[in-house]
Amino acid sequence: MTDWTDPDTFAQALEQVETKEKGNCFEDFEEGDIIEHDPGLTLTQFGNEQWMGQTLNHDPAYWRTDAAEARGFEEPPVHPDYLTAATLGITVEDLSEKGGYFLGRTDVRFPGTPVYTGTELHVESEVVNRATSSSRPEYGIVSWRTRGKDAETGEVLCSYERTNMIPRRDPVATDGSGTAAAEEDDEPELPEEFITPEGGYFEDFVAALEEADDENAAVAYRHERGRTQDDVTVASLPLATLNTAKQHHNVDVMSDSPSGDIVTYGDVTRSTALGHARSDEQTWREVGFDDESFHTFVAVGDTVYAFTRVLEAEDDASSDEAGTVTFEHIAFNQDDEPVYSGTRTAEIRKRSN
Ligand SMILES: CC(C)(COP(=O)(O)OP(=O)(O)OC[C@H]1O[C@@H](n2cnc3c(N)ncnc32)[C@H](O)[C@@H]1OP(=O)(O)O)[C@@H](O)C(=O)NCCC(=O)NCCSC(=O)C[C@H](O)C(=O)O
Repeated sequence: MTDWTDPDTFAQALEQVETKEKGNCFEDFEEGDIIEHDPGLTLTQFGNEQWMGQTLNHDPAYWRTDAAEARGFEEPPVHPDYLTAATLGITVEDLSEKGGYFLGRTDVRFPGTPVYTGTELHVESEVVNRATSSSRPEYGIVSWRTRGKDAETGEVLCSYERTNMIPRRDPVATDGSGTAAAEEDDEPELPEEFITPEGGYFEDFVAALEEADDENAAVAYRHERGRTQDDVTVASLPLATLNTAKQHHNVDVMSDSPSGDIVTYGDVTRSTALGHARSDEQTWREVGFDDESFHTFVAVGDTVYAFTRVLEAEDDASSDEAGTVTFEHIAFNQDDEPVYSGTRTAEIRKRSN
């Protein structure tokens, strides 16, 4: 009788059988398709705290009841970064498990927040755009509008539009115009002076912007903290959001990819950088995120740092205790290479209250 576990026999069998594939290719997506994602996730206190702890999001309002109540929450809520990452994680099996790159995301909003632990998440996506990549014939570029809903009430808790490169089944001929355009580099134009706000309250950002307005200056500074990526941040955190992208947990497959190794989930990279930035401000509420881009890979051993530019401040918020500030945050690695950038609008506490 044939011993199927004999290494030579098994190698032959493996060569001849079909692989039951996971995920979808570019050709499988049509504009207007609605995809109901089967996986679901209960937003637990453990999941929330594991995410926040590992990404250095240590704002007490998300950890302690008295601090939560002082900020108008009933109890420590689910952190918006964990909610965003969990909403995306659930979609990966259908949208991006095949591989490819998470390029960016915009219009990240939280219409149903605050969200409390114990909420069950049900997620759906709509294909809003599919395009040929002019630089990479083996990929297409797909954008989806995704909505993470309270499974019980149907209320939308988190919504955004995300764009990925998705492998094609059949590569196409391209004109390479994307590559040519990328080579046209503008001369960098930096201001003469960089101003750092004195503190982390709304008034500090207003004062710094006013000072910058009088001069050829920008309100821009770096944050001291860094977080070196390890097995927990690279493999465990995405799996805890049901993110099945092989980029984060299959070293065997990834050894043969451009990064040569598993890479950090984009949401871990950005949340870590945002955690560094938030540790230097008095956050009241997160409002939204736009124009997020992932510029290069982050892998085990890389360290994620953060840089902030303050764009505007407006004395208008959901509470008299805060004003609204728009930031550009740039995450960068130990070689000072930008790995993520995006704008963030957040309500920031006023000092006078
Ligand atoms: C992906 C890269 C390797 C590409 O780099 P580069 O070769 O320099 O090309 P371009 O920057 O010109 O971009 C290539 C094409 O993609 C389009 N693009 C780029 N960004 C966006 C965006 N935000 N929205 C829409 N389209 C975008 C460009 O226009 C180009 O188009 P074309 O010319 O027609 O081809 C490099 O950027 C890279 O390595 N990025 C890092 C990717 C990454 O690490 N992402 C996070 C980790 S992976 C992940 O989290 C997966 C996740 O779990 C999931 O499942 O989504």
